[in-house]
Amino acid sequence: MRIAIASDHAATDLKAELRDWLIEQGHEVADLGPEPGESVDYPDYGRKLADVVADGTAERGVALCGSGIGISMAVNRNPACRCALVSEPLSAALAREHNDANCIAMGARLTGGEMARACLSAFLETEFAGGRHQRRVDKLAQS
Ligand SMILES: O=C(CO)[C@H](O)[C@H](O)[C@H](O)COP(=O)(O)O
Repeated sequence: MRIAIASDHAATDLKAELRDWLIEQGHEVADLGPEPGESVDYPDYGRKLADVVADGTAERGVALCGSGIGISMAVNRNPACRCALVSEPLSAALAREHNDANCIAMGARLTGGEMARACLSAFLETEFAGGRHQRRVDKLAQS
């Protein structure tokens, strides 16, 4: 799968860990930055991530910041993105099954690497259920 990943300065270590792990799993990964060391603003990187998901360059987006809150808000400013902030795998699976989420957000200061990988696995492996959920997702696009 084509996956883009972006963070702010609070999550560059987790970003590198998840990027390398995704590549090991056979995914094509675009790391949109930032490099470690610079203090950056999550809206800038959330926008970059949203842009490549919205134009189809990436099929899925992974958004990381200290809490995951700010960057998830930034990604969700783009109407083509449905970004779910999660901290455990059931929510990650439900975000796909019920919400057809195309982006996942996590907080590097709150969620460790092992849990983040479990969330990401659930997010990537779960299919959208469609049916009644499709109607609701369609309404999100209209609001
Ligand atoms: O956006 C956030 C909170 O909603 C993220 O956690 C940021 O990473 C955090 O605000 C960055 O804080 P810092 O004190 O500038 O490192």
